[in-house]
Amino acid sequence: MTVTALAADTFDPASVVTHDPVVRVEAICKHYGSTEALRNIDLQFERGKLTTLLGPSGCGKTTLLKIIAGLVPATSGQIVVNGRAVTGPGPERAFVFQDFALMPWATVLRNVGFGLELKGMAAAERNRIARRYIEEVGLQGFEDKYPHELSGGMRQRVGIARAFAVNADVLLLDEPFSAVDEQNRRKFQEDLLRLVEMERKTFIFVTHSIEEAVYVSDRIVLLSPRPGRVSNIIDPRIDRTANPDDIRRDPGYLDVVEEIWQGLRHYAE
Ligand SMILES: Nc1ncnc2c1ncn2[C@@H]1O[C@H](COP(=O)(O)OP(=O)(O)OP(=O)(O)O)[C@@H](O)[C@H]1O
Repeated sequence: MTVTALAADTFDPASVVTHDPVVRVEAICKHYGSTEALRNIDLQFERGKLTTLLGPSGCGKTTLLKIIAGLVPATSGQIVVNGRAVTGPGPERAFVFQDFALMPWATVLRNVGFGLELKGMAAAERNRIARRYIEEVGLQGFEDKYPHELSGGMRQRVGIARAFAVNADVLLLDEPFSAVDEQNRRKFQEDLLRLVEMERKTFIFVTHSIEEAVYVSDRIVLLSPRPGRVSNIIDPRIDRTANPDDIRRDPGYLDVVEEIWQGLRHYAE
């Protein structure tokens, strides 16, 4: 297994340019009143790859994800998805919220199929698709349960299945595993890698965990403290066919974790 990373603070800005960008972030700036959250962000995201946004608390990770989603307007700059400028939310982008955002009155089946219901898809067809993704995330047998009958980890799986069911090109995941215990988190990370492999979509992921970022990412974008700017881009080239426990023990993996930690430690509170 080889794990390689660019040296900290020496990344080549040209490396943000990819061959087949599905999402282009162009000169994005964001102010909330007098708070400058993001400054001049340029990034590109490819199909079939998972990119993680990592950086100190308050550096604008969630803001950037929401701007890409079209949920928050940028102050300047633009987001281009599949060649079209984003003006709001769209069906080619699905957002997985930190708090799952499930409908408490609806069953797992209805929650997972909700995006398709909004599109006006007939019940038989949307239930067929919803069941497929319920199975994919390991929740078969729970179709008729309600969110309050599920653990936090299971609710998160419902949120992920819902995002996949709408067949969006771009999956935006805002700390999706933060509310689950360590054991479940590792299982999710493995599930996520499997979905990235199978689905060939563009994944943009926010996490606070350096280990998680190195484990799941094709590319890690490090943001500086507020105002968030791109401070480094790291490509941890991990052999995903290796056993997960072996990956986590591999000196190359541990070196990348250490390098990122050294870059971020002086921002830690
Ligand atoms: N709706 C808002 N109104 C005003 N300020 C906001 C709003 N949303 C975010 N901010 C501010 O913008 C900055 C970036 O916030 P954001 O949540 O995007 O950062 P983050 O990197 O995701 O943070 P964390 O790692 O703590 O989740 C912070 O200073 C935050 O207080």
